[in-house]
Amino acid sequence: MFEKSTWIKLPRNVVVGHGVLDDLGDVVADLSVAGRPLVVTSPTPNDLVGDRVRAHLGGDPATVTVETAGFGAVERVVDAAEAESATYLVGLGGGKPIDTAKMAADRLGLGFISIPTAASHDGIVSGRSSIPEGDTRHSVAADPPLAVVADTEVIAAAPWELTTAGCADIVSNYTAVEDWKLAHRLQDVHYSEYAGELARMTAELLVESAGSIKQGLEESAWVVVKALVSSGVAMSIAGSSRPASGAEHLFSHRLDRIAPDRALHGHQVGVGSIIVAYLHEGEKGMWRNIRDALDVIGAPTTAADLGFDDETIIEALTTAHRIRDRYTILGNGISEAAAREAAVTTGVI
Ligand SMILES: NC(=O)c1ccc[n+]([C@@H]2O[C@H](COP(=O)([O-])OP(=O)(O)OC[C@H]3O[C@@H](n4cnc5c(N)ncnc54)[C@H](O)[C@@H]3O)[C@@H](O)[C@H]2O)c1
Ligand SMILES: O=P(O)(O)OC[C@@H](O)CO
Ligand SMILES: [Zn+2]
Repeated sequence: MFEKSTWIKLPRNVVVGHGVLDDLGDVVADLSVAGRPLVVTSPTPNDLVGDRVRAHLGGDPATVTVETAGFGAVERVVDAAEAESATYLVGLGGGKPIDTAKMAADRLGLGFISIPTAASHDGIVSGRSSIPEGDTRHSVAADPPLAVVADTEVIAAAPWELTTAGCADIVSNYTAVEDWKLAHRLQDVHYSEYAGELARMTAELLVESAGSIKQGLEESAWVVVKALVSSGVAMSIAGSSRPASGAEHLFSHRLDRIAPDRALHGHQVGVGSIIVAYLHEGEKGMWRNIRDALDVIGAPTTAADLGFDDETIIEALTTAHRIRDRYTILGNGISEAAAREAAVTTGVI
């Protein structure tokens, strides 16, 4: 008898476009979330649109500002939500406040609305929170947002590097899916063809349109947000971040431990993806296409672009496998010589 079952949790409303922040009241009404919201944000997004968001939400929302992601920040939000008798949460900003709000909402059993102010990462839609703790990083299952409100006017006005980071986070799906397939073949890890193909196709479409993704064009913000949504949906179908997170993410998480906040998440995974594609397929593989697409978009392709010295890149590559129990091309660790050869050949160092 067939007894498999799965829950694919997705947002109810994804509202993308010019000025849609002003539709927030309608979105809240459509969701039937009543009562008092708590806004979870970080300083810059709060300065930019915090008042506008609070005005549209109504109900005199309280605000918590988080500067670093982590279980401590989640606890602070949980405490504030209880103290303020909040009935739903709103994550406003980049990946850190959105991840924190998502996980706190899950802990509290409350709904959550995602309002990205930058197209910098694919967690805006996903049902995962990526939370660092000590030397490891947890990819925690959480309910996805009830709604996503992505105002392309706000997102297009954000620093261009945030958009290029989002592009690189999507491009990295290439190597994430290769790692997932490898883990399926070698470790019998469950692989979802739908989630894998959706993630890979999203990366492919972005690489194909790399030349038309340009600073100052709101259309570009639109293209990138749609791709981030698609990538987040792939994670929801998979029930894990596997379609969008492989060895290139382990490498980035390791860099975060070595030098927190030196470079953007998306930029680090993009450079990681160049090296990981080389490790998978060698000289003739996809790594040049990945590097060229990142280059055309204006995302970093070298250690120097990221602000890291060569030895830090080697250290991150040789220790990245310890970040979490996720089988990738890095296996139980690659040698320093192999790491150096891949980083040098791809021009990363
Ligand atoms: N849950 C997931 O599936 C998932 C996916 C990808 C990334 N992430 C996580 O998200 C985080 C990375 O996201 P991030 O790079 O957005 O980090 P972030 O939240 O720190 O934002 C980066 C910077 O952009 C600024 N910013 C945001 N919007 C702006 C705007 N409109 N104008 C000017 N500045 C603006 C922020 O103030 C911050 O300084 C990491 O912690 C990563 O692990 C999670
Ligand atoms: O599970 P992690 O590795 O944090 O990945 C989530 C996200 O960054 C994928 O783009
Ligand atoms: Zn990512």
